[in-house]
Amino acid sequence: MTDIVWHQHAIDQAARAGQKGQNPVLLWFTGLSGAGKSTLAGALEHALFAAGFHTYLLDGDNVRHGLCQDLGFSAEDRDENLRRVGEVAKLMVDAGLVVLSAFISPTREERDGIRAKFPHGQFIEVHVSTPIQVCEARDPKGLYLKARSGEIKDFTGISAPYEAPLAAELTIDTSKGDLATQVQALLDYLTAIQVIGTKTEIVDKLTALA
Ligand SMILES: Nc1ncnc2c1ncn2[C@@H]1O[C@H](COP(=O)(O)OS(=O)(=O)O)[C@@H](OP(=O)(O)O)[C@H]1O
Ligand SMILES: Nc1ncnc2c1ncn2[C@@H]1O[C@H](COP(=O)(O)OP(=O)(O)O)[C@@H](O)[C@H]1O
Repeated sequence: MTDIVWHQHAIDQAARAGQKGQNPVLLWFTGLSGAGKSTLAGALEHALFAAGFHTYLLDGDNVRHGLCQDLGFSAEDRDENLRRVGEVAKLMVDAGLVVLSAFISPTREERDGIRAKFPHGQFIEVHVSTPIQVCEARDPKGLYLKARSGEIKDFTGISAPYEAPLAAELTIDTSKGDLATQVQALLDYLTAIQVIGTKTEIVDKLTALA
């Protein structure tokens, strides 16, 4: 029979991250509906996952149908939506994961509140700064049309505010350049801050994928 050794101390973030061979971070994508948050965060997650990173992407699809299904789009409900997402992301980072999130997150106060939960350097704000005219022209779900007609109330950028970040770590306008170049800019940033780069084989794989 295997001896079970009982340790009094909790397993900490460094131990969990070390077991996975990575530095955990939260990449927080913010921007208007249709700006390209989900597309960019999804493409980056695929690149990281394929290279062997342990990742998780939080977005409206997996959060607003479960954890936050009781919430709508009033300012109070968005605050609560993002507070819960921030707490979940904190637990996931604590578990040693590279976490990505894609929410409009319209106010600086909400985003800065989440940033404050993390040590310096572990919260990376990515402003997806695609102009509203481009987002409205894309209108993939027809929501801007409904917002303009008044069918949807409190729509970000039309009838509810969006406060652009003042000092995001990265700013990407998806109306310029292509997706591969934008993902490469994110990978370059992660390399520069040493989230990527502890294992040369991972760097080689990412270079091959780019
Ligand atoms: N009133 C209103 N305003 C803005 N967006 C609305 C609204 N109603 C529904 N939707 C759809 O919900 C998505 C935004 O949800 P989020 O959880 O990202 O928003 S928030 O951070 O809590 O503001 C957003 O998804 P994305 O288009 O992917 O950003 C919309 O499709
Ligand atoms: N990097 C990109 N380059 C060009 N078009 C993009 C890019 N990302 C997204 N799009 C277009 O914008 C639309 C909205 O993208 P999406 O990722 O769903 O935005 P968000 O999650 O911010 O609402 C997509 O359907 C696609 O047509």
